[in-house]
Amino acid sequence: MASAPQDRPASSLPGERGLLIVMTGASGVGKGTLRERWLAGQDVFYSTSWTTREPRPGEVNGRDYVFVSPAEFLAKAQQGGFLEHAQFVGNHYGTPIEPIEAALDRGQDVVLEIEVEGAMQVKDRMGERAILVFIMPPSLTELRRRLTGRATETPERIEKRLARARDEIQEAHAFRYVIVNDDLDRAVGELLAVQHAERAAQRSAEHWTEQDREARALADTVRSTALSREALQRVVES
Ligand SMILES: Nc1ncnc2c1ncn2[C@@H]1O[C@H](COP(=O)(O)OP(=O)(O)OP(=O)(O)O)[C@@H](O)[C@H]1O
Ligand SMILES: Nc1nc2c(ncn2[C@@H]2O[C@H](COP(=O)(O)O)[C@@H](O)[C@H]2O)c(=O)[nH]1
Repeated sequence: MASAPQDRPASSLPGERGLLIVMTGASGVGKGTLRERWLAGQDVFYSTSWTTREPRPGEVNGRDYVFVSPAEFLAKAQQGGFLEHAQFVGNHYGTPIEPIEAALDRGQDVVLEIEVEGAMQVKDRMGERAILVFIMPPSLTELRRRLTGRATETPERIEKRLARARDEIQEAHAFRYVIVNDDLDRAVGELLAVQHAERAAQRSAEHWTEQDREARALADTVRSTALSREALQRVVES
């Protein structure tokens, strides 16, 4: 019996390069929450970013971020040490390039979780090699509720993040896939399908299994081309 596309994708075959999957979207939309569930049990390289922001209570240097001074960050940027980097509400964030190239070379899938400006830089730099997934909130009201509920930012910073979110959401069509994070389980299933379908796309379709075809069909439902301008506008105005 064919298994569901939500099954964990098989890892790459010998000689294959890993997939570079970039998850982007507004702060507070649930990228981190989705990523933990999506990647649980998978041998995937999650890129730990550098940032100049202060650690939050409970965050661990080297696990959640590499926390650095502005001078350290800018020095690495000048040396070309980032795949991408951007400023976000007063702080710098960047993706170190070396560990990513190494992981892709050994055939491991790589996942980045970054804001939209940085994701655009990855798209420009890596072209079709980068699989870009935009995570959409069900509404701005719900995004505000999530940011407030997380209680990691001051009210002033929440407003700044929401203002940025309005602009970021307008860019959704620039990315290959758009997944709405209303129901967590469904959204995780769609992420798994995208990963599975993109891996299958490295092989000729004549070698696809039933499971590959099911994953492709589900991934096609979340192509950004399937998102209407009206639906996107409804989110921005809600
Ligand atoms: N589908 C969902 N339904 C309800 N709440 C959710 C959902 N997904 C995430 N959340 C909640 O929203 C809040 C923000 O989620 P999370 O920290 O994962 O967002 P993020 O996009 O990673 O944020 P940032 O970009 O700032 O790191 C958390 O409190 C999380 O529990
Ligand atoms: N362009 C990049 N954006 C990044 C990176 N690492 C995280 N982020 C994004 O920044 C905002 C704010 O993060 P927070 O931890 O302060 O809430 C959020 O959208 C992150 O996804 C990165 O390396 N580059």
